[in-house]
Amino acid sequence: MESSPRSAVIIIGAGVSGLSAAKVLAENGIGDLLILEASDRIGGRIRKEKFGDVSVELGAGWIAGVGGKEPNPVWEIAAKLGLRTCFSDYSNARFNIYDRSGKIFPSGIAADSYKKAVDSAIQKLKGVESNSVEEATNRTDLSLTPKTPIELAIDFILHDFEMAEVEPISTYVDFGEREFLVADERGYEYLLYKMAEEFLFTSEGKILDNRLKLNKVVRGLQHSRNGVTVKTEDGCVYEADYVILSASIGVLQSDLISFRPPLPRWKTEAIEKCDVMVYTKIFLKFPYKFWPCGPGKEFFIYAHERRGYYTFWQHMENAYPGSNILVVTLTNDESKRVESQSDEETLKEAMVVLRDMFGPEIPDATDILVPRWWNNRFQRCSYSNYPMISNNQVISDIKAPVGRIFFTGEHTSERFNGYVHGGHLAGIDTGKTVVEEIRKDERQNDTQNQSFLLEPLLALTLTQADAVSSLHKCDVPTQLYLSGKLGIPEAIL
Ligand SMILES: Cc1cc2nc3c(=O)[nH]c(=O)nc-3n(C[C@H](O)[C@H](O)[C@H](O)COP(=O)(O)OP(=O)(O)OC[C@H]3O[C@@H](n4cnc5c(N)ncnc54)[C@H](O)[C@@H]3O)c2cc1C
Repeated sequence: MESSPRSAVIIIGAGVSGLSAAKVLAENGIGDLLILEASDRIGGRIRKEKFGDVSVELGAGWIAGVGGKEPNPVWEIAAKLGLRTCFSDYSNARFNIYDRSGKIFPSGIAADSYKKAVDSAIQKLKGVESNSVEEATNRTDLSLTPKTPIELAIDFILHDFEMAEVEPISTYVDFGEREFLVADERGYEYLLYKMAEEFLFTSEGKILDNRLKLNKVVRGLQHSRNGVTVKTEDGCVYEADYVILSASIGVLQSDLISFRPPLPRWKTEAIEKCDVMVYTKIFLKFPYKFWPCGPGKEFFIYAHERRGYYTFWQHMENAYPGSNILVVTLTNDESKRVESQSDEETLKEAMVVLRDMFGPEIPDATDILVPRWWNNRFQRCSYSNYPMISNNQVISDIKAPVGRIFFTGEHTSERFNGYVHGGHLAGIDTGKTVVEEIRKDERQNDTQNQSFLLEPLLALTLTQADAVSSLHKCDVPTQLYLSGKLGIPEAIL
């Protein structure tokens, strides 16, 4: 059984937030930290995989929030590292809406429908009455009459809102609204390896085992005023003064980690109130490309009566020319449905959809990749999804510490939940808070030591000479006392 010395801080999870917190601690001289990661890698929801001849991003793919007044720190790190990216504007998708017979909506109508649908959907999501949207979205006779373009567009918008993290738009403007797709063989995760290299890896690139332990699934946290005991699935026990827990909101809602004493009610209620979003990118490889390319054609939409049914498509020609890869994104129920079936079934469904759009003669896909974020017990979601007009109290309760356990992760970011930069900033914030706590403890210990030393002094009425000689016996530099730093009353000295 492994037993490690007590750490100042244990960080649970090596995603962007956990690593950002660790970096802050290390930079502030708290070297006595240990990261326990459940999986066999660092990165969490930032993950690349080889597919065909290129690297595809199973999790985060875009650096979002770029081009505004304030620099997005993730964009800055990416630029410094020379991470290859390409501008990607999915709002163009509204001009490329295919119906089931492969007809593309005339762009004028599609654009007009889109605008109306966005306005109405925003009204609806804000809780403002909007009869036309109510009518359109609550229709029950779908099988009888086909949906009109406006109804299909509304479906798309609602799907789009779910996909793009429903976040108050006003908080988004600081960093800007441009989005860049990571198109680098080293993957988005390269950013994390570089961020962690100074404190997690040796100069030969080997993991520092006293700092990071992989395949350590934390199952129990026992906490008291004095510290936290962390138990892992393989029976190991670790002790720390503080814990930073960066597991996703989906994990917090599951029973993977138990707390003793249990988390207070305000905390569990806040955790339950946060919706989780499941978002799945399915990658399909083809022998050649049969879809339109060129400006404004990167994204296209399949308008189907069933909302979210293989709706949102993207080709990867801009990122990797000649890769012949299409990506289709699914959300929530559709994601869960697809995760639970075989990849062969998913491939068949996707091919029917593509043949609706592009005709029967298109070639079969030669390969498929279906990530499973929902069924991954270390994730149980793609990201947090607070309601449009979110209750700040919920977010601050999710973030608030319980005793010596501090919570971090994208879901604790008030301004950028759901994003990589949200996770990064949350980690920095939590790291700084824990550094402050440690400093407070140090000051308190100093004061306690001081009163421990002072007690005998105060009990006896000493002359200055006696006091000094008594201090010498305690092995404390007399200088410190005489300079008054520890607050010995003048009268004694
Ligand atoms: C499909 C998808 C697409 C996305 N697209 C974008 C995008 O384009 N742009 C963008 O900005 N963001 C995007 N995101 C969101 C972004 O990936 C996340 O917001 C961010 O990576 C979350 O980082 P984190 O550190 O909070 O959590 P995570 O990355 O999940 O890190 C938490 C870590 O904790 C570990 N862990 C969990 N439980 C335990 C346990 N019991 N014991 C030990 N370790 C544990 C996990 O294995 C994980 O490594 C996307 C996410 C997904 C899934």
